[in-house]
Amino acid sequence: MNFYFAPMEGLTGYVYRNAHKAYFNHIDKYFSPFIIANQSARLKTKELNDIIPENNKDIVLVPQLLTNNANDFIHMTKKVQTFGYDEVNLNLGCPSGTVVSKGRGAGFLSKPKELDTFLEEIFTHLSIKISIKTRIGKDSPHEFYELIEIYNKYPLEELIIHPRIQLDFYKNKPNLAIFKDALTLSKNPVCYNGDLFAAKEYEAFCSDFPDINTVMIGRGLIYNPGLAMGIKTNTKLDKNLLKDFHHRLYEDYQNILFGDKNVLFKMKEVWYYMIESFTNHSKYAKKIKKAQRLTDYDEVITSLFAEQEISEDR
Ligand SMILES: Cc1cc2nc3c(=O)[nH]c(=O)nc-3n(C[C@H](O)[C@H](O)[C@H](O)COP(=O)(O)O)c2cc1C
Repeated sequence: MNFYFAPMEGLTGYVYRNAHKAYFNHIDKYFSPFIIANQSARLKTKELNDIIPENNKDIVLVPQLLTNNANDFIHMTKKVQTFGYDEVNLNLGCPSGTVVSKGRGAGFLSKPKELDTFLEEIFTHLSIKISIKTRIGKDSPHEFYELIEIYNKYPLEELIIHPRIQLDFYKNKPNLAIFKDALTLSKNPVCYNGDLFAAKEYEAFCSDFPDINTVMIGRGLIYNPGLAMGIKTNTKLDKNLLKDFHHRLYEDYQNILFGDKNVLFKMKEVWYYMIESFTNHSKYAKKIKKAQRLTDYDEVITSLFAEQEISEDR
């Protein structure tokens, strides 16, 4: 099985990816959080830092672009190619209101004709590998049957399917019935993404879809950064390894961010998920959330690692 680390805005930037790669490895491809492709093909400092090769040494990274404008996609892709990348990913899944209202991300799915023209344009003008990360529709899962016919017209590097509609955001369950049809209908290689939170869910998914050879995992890897490693090596998450990973991440954020507040903001986002990997975690979760200074934070993290264990299901 190939394991891809899903792009997660605010969480899986280069600092996180480097720490993850150093301690857990076993990820075949990381995807960058989306970059908005604009007319000038100019990257914001944050976006540039996220994808420049010196910040992604030894990491297989696919930059992800968000736009519904073919020229902007083409210009930004050419810019990204100058850094040596040979694949870009198109975001057709972002459900956020501000993105969807501009007809981007999952919003683009409700304009199949425009989407087709967009793909025609980009495949005509670019020679790089292009993969797509898509939801199955904007308002209804049945939109997928028209979408797959469009995707089938183009030689995608991969079609990554998160089988929810935009309206679901991250609620409800992934629609595995539509995903099953997608596997039969797609002429392009398919990667599955959605709700693989622990080895148990992964195993159930594999027994339902034995032919799948690539999965993308997002939240499951933030809950347990060792999820892919654990599945591949049949091991449980090791508390000391998690501690080392945490300390590296924390230190790296302190080195690049200014002030306690910014560092804490980043660490709290990670802990929102990662705390679930510990036994009796509620009181620690509350203290982490409340921490205003690094000293408060250090205190709760020290006691968490000293007093609690990794939960049974990790
Ligand atoms: C906080 C957050 C940020 C996300 N950012 C992105 C993004 O930048 N690009 C993208 O394609 N998907 C993004 N996603 C969606 C994830 O990549 C993934 O498709 C989704 O979480 C479902 O997979 P999972 O169940 O394994 O987490 C984001 C999801 C979350 C929760």
